[in-house]
Amino acid sequence: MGTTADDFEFGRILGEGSYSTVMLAKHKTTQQEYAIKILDKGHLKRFEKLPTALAEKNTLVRLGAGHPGIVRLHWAFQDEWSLYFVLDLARNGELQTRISRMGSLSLACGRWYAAQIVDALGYMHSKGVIHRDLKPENLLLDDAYRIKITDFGTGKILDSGGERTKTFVGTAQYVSPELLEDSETSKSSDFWALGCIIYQMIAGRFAFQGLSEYLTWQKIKQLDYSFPEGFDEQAKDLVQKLLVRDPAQRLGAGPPGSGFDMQALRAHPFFGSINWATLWTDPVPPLE
Ligand SMILES: NC(=O)c1nn(CC2CCNCC2)c2c1CCc1cnc(N=C3C=CCC=C3)nc1-2
Repeated sequence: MGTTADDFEFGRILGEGSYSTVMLAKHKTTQQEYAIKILDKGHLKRFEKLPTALAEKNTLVRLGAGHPGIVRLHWAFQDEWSLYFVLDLARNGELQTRISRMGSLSLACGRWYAAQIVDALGYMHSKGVIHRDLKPENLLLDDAYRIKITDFGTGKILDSGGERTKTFVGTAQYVSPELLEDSETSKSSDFWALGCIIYQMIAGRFAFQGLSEYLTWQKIKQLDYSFPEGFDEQAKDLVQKLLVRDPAQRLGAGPPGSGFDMQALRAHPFFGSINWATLWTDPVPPLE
């Protein structure tokens, strides 16, 4: 008999989505703690979201145990009422919470997290997966405060061409212009979100924020943003190379048809002091 819900003691609720509840859980025999995402089958069927749930599982399976910066799926099982995805627990919650609490992160910390996101994105994209809703709420922090990208419910496995997929609109402040012009997402949509996240970690506020979602979208389409006084020059150069309207021109997008070129991102001077080989084993710089 495979793993079942009875093998776990369930704890507090970590998060709730429209079709899922994520709970803290401890495996009874190993005492290991996990985050278990529980999806109600009735709900999924009624809203025809079963394919989405299975796509998320396939995305997680494809990503496997492959990268320290991506939440790993340990088991998936079901009972009469629900689907269960047993995932890594990221004990220290959302990066968003730390940015809100600190106002903004220190440059060293912002740089470190940006490098971890770039590294994890490189792995994800190498597996033909785009996230499409990257934002600080989905960037969790593990016991050692390392980044863990989560919530692939909006992720997409690109077809064999590895280039384009149909439209999905992410969260207003991080959504890319091509998504708003109803064209197609590509790996480059994640690079746009990366630019917004780097800006936010260092500036302590959104790059694009209107008084309504519609006005935010207008600002994005018009590339209407500016840097606060004292914003690090190298970080500014990197953000300016990511917040580019044409997806193919964004740093990391690589020559057309190549899919992406993470080396171009890694080689940016902003990451000059990063040792990519020890990025996941060295301690994270102090937050303030
Ligand atoms: N949707 C998910 O897949 C998911 N949702 N959560 C909790 C959300 C709370 C709101 N912001 C986004 C994440 C998780 C996961 C994956 C797996 C996962 C692993 N660890 C945690 N840990 C948390 C610890 C403290 C507070 C919130 C989450 N959370 C999750």
